[in-house]
Amino acid sequence: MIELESVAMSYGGGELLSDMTLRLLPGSFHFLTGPSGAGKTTFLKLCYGELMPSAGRLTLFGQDLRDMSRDDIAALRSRIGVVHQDCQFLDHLPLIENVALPLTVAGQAANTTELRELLGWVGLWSQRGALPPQLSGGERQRAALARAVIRAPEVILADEPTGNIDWEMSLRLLKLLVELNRMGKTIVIATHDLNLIRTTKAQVAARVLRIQNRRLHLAGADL
Ligand SMILES: Nc1ncnc2c1ncn2[C@@H]1O[C@H](COP(=O)(O)OP(=O)(O)OP(=O)(O)O)[C@@H](O)[C@H]1O
Repeated sequence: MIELESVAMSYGGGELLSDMTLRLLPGSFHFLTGPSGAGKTTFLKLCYGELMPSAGRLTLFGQDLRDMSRDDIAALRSRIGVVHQDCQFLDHLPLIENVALPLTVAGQAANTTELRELLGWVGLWSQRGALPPQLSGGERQRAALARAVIRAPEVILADEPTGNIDWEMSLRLLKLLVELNRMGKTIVIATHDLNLIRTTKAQVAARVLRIQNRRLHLAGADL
């Protein structure tokens, strides 16, 4: 699905990430860890075509990123759902419209039954009319997850989805991600939270990627 061959990334200075080789297989579950500033967000941005590698080959669903047009990359947005670190909602729109936004932007109509099911799944149907600033951190994260999956992507990339929420809410969010994985979705979660990783590993065959000293390491196995 997502394949990196000797990929490097630089923002203009020296290389932030070097020589990364990895295949993210369908249905896999990975955590991405590493010190603050190591490049986790940058790695995720590469994986959804937001950034172009400065060296190496990055293949998304069998297509080399270098050969993809803007339209091809836009089409990726339906196959890769992203939960951003800061959620990025439009504060003047109610939650339900924020969640449906990826469909609206793509010119597709939201199916009311599906929206109801989706918001029910994340436990936010009763808050569908609330504006984002009225939501708690955990509610915002669940809304962000609902928005990321509304176009039924095959891959979900989540950047510190439990960063600002308490343990109980983190577990609730994690349960949703585990459910998505059991439905066959490929999941990558950037996190600092080792307890979260330990808890998840008891539930699914999650593997841990670590970025350290510019390199990507797969804990406990060869890349
Ligand atoms: N657009 C950019 N231009 C230049 N430098 C950038 C840009 N985006 C990120 N960086 C730098 O790249 C480095 C890695 O940033 P990144 O956000 O990928 O790290 P991270 O591992 O996700 O960090 P954290 O855990 O703190 O969120 C940082 O030093 C950051 O300042």
